[in-house]
Amino acid sequence: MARKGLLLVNLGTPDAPETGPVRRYLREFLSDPRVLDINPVGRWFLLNFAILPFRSPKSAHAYRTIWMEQGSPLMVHSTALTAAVAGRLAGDYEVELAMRYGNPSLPDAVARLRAKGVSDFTVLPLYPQEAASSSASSLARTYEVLSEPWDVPNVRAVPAFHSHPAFLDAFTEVARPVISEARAEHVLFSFHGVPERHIRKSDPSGRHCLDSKGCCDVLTEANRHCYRAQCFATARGLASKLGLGPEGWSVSFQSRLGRTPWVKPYTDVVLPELAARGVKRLAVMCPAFVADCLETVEEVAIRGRDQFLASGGESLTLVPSLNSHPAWVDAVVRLVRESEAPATASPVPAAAAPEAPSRAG
Ligand SMILES: C=CC1=C(C)c2cc3[nH]c(cc4nc(cc5[nH]c(cc1n2)c(C)c5CCC(=O)O)C(CCC(=O)O)=C4C)c(C)c3C=C
Ligand SMILES: [Fe+2]
Ligand SMILES: [Fe+2]
Repeated sequence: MARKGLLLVNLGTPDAPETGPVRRYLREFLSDPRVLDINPVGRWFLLNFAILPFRSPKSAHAYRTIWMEQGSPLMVHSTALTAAVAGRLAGDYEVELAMRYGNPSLPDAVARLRAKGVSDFTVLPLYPQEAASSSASSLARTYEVLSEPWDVPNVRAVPAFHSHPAFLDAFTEVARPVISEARAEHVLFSFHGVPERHIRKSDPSGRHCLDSKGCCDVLTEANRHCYRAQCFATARGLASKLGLGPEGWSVSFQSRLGRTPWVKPYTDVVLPELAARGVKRLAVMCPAFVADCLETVEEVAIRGRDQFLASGGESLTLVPSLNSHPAWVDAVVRLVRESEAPATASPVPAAAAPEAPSRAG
């Protein structure tokens, strides 16, 4: 029997909160044509003369504000999740964590699985919603690495889980006590943004996404791969499970980079608007991330809170991410199990198969 391997793939994070390691990480990340989708020469100039020299020291400083004793939060939580999932799937799957950029690299993680005899791979991109710059890039690189040898193994990808009940239930379980303790009057679901151009490029019809005001308000066959529509679907699912009324929640998009338009509304525009509307106690959930990271702990819980308080709000509480919460470990195990192909007939022709003992005995 082929040995099974599970690759949990997240985005990646620098090895240390210093300018050099952050610069190396950003160079790899932003050289990806699915992230900065401009012509290669333009990308090289933009990276080397406009982005890396200024962003690397600034981001290194931001990472220092959130760095944990054991490392970057994204790495610490992803490692803990991997250990817990490996424990649950022991004897059935070998489990490895891989990062799309930085360490542990995809080639190293795949090599470790191969060394354990794995020839049947399941890949779980750790992003609830699909975006070219996250899940598609992670899958494309995984397929590339897995198909380097002469023989290509069996590979299965776990689909995006933006509306999966196990994911929504796990986040609800994490969020409910936090929202209640904070006595939050409103919950903001703040998702990582992407450039609008990326949304249009992912729309096979070329005429659906972002063409009309409510185009992402329902998830249909036509827009089922739209990142923004999947984010709204996640927010609706969580709001419903948390019992929030229509005025009790809203959606925004954070972390934009550059001057081109990104998906709206922007978190740093919505935060002062909520304060101006009279919201005093705000809870923020970031359900595009399954682990706390720079974008949740620094961008939302530090900078977002400062902005909300300066605009007249009284408290901003970040709902922690799923990290390695037991309900999330259960959900990951369920996602993997559900992705397993249904049992099929043996590929070995009956005549060539070793003789089976007769049932009648
Ligand atoms: C949730 C999935 C993510 C999508 C989609 C995504 C798109 C995207 N990101 C950038 C630029 C940056 N993102 C950065 C950090 C970062 N991004 C994600 C996830 C998605 N990004 C995560 C989990 C993290 C945190 C990593 C960590 O170490 O904690 C950064 C680096 C930090 C910084 O300097 O701000 C950049 C840059 C673009 C351009 C993009 C889509 C085109
Ligand atoms: Fe990002
Ligand atoms: Fe859309």
